[in-house]
Amino acid sequence: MPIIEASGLTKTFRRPDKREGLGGSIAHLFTRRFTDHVAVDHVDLTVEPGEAVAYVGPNGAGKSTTVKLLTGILVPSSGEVRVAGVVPHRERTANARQIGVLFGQRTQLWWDLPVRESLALLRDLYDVTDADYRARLAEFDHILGIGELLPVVARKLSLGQRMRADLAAALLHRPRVVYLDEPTIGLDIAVKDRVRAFLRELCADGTTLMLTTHDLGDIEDVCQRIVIIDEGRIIFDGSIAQVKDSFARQRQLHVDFTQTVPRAKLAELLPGAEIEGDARAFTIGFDRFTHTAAEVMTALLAAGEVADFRLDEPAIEDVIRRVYAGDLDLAA
Ligand SMILES: Nc1ncnc2c1ncn2[C@@H]1O[C@H](COP(=O)(O)OP(=O)(O)OP(=O)(O)O)[C@@H](O)[C@H]1O
Repeated sequence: MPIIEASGLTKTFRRPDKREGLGGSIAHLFTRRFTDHVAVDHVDLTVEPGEAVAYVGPNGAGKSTTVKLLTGILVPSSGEVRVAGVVPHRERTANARQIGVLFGQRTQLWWDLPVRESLALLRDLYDVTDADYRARLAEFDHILGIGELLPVVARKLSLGQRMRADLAAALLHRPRVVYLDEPTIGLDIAVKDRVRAFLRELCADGTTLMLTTHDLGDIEDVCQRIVIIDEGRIIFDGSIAQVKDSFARQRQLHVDFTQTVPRAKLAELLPGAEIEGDARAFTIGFDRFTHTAAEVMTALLAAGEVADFRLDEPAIEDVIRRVYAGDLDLAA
């Protein structure tokens, strides 16, 4: 049974139309005009327990608004939403017990308190038993190394330290669904890796994750599924492999021969392929719908003795960038 269910979820914001300058402001007082802006437009989304979903899209696409609707911060203009059996904006307390939220740019730690005190307050707020609290602190220390951060006042933490402490704060009550907004922003590579490994473990234990991120490493490392939103509408919902398959037809094969091979010979064997390089080293760009990698390899073996080769998979980053830029036809 899905843990997140949204159907026809829509949020419209009413924005004042103000003309420029003082005159415009005064005129607005007398004749108020507004334009409705649909930030989230009939979103249908179901997420199963234990799934890690990347929710991505360009700036202003509607990611944060969707998460605010799912967390109950905003009330939908229309449509239905249910998370772990509750309607988030109606049953706020029940909802808060089931979800954890981490906003990379903001903290939920009390700024002037040592981390330990913030966590103790959250323990009391969520009725976490002492035994569970101790066990979770030990786990967070093991994976996120937060032991050394416990006596430190939140405002004195570095960004990476704060993010680790914030993750502990968001997960202390073992929420079933965790929303993460840019969870690794500003972290160095080593800490990023730790955080991503931790998120993978959470999922393996059945926690559902929804990540809004611009960091494509987070997506590839943590998520199996990617939902792309643009102008409030979901334009793709599928596996990461599917995105690559649907939108990234171009493959590149790098090959080294043991002896010189004429480029013309390769061109003859692989009509339509883009061939760069000369003598022994070549890069062959091909459309995987025109040639399979096996066909390309067979042609290369016919051209000469292959010393080494490497097939480059399209990076999800390039694929999404091209989707945003409108270069890739989503209907294809
Ligand atoms: N409170 C609000 N009042 C009016 N318009 C809003 C409000 N919140 C968001 N919007 C508008 O709704 C649209 C979607 O915004 P949202 O913050 O959901 O985008 P986003 O995908 O999270 O973008 P970003 O990547 O920049 O955070 C934008 O056009 C934004 O200006």
